[in-house]
Amino acid sequence: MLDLGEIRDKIDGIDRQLVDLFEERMQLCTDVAKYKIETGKKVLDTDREKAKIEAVSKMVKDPENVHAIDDLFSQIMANSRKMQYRLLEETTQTLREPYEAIDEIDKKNCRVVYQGVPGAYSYIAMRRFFGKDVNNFAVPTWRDAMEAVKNGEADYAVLPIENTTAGCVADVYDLIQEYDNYIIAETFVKVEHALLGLEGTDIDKVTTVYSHPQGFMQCEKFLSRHKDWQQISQANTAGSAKKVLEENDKTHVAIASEEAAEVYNLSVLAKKINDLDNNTTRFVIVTNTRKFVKNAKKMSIVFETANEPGTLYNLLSHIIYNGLNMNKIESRPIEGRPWEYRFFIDFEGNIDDPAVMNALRGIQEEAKAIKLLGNY
Ligand SMILES: C=C(O[C@@H]1C=C(C(=O)O)C=C[C@H]1O)C(=O)O
Repeated sequence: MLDLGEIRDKIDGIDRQLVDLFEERMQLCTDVAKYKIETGKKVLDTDREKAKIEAVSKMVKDPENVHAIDDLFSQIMANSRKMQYRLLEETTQTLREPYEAIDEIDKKNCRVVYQGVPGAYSYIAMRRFFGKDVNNFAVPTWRDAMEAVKNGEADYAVLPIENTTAGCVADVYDLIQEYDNYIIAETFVKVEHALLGLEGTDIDKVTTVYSHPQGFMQCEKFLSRHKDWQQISQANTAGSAKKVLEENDKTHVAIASEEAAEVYNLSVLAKKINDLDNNTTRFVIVTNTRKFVKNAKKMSIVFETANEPGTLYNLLSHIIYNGLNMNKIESRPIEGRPWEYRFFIDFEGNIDDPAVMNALRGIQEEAKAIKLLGNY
């Protein structure tokens, strides 16, 4: 029988040689990097890499090994590029565009825009983040909010970006990509619906309930105990509270936030009537300049890739290689280019961290297009 220890000794000897040769190769690649720094030549040379893969594939004796050798050399060259990007970033050839580092957002002296009406969840997010006395105004659409920030009518906009049960707010993702506005902060609001009515409403005498369709869906269990109530959909939950106030009819109630009761002078007839206890919406705060808080911990970027095998894998490898923790990926179709996608990525890190700089550099060099959406 073969001796496992003996075989492993032989493997160890080969690995020693592989490591020595790898290091020798990397040393030569640093010389290539120096040449590129001097001449301004791009790090990635796809023609050279293709030729290299073809050449090493031909050197393989056992056809069974061709695929593994291709894969191995792709990885070796990817690592060589990552090392070169680091060297380039360390020299004066950084690709980072300037930005303003601020200690914190001046929440007192600013004007904030949100989409919707007072009492809606964006309004709640805004007041919780900026304080109840914040100077603010509402607009009908998310695009209007982006425009207001772009034009400087507002310093900040508050926009819902994702919900723990419903997923991403696709339109907001697309707008953030389209506009040159930047994410400067995020805030979370737990969706907690209440049953609202005029003061003195007797639940047993209710005939009609107003809410947004999502509001009805999220309170199914509660509503199943009131099957005789007619459910009438409204454009938003806060609007249904307003309707109850205007109709001044004690048989009509609304499903909306407790804040909406405050805004529209209604009584809270039942609290937390939503089925799920952990339904939370994440909001982003955007502004029109590249301004980030100094202790920012999360990066948001968006990039486009060519629709070729392995491109997404290669781009994400820059995040993994630099030891950064990715927390989210979202893909959105690119308008006018059927079946091509943009990828929105969130990962932990600060723009001043060399690991983040190197990851961004790598993606910038190898993606079709990349945009930094914010560091917050
Ligand atoms: C080392 C170089 O840079 C990159 C890495 C390569 C490699 O490791 O062999 C090949 C081509 C380039 O994408 C080079 O241009 O030769």
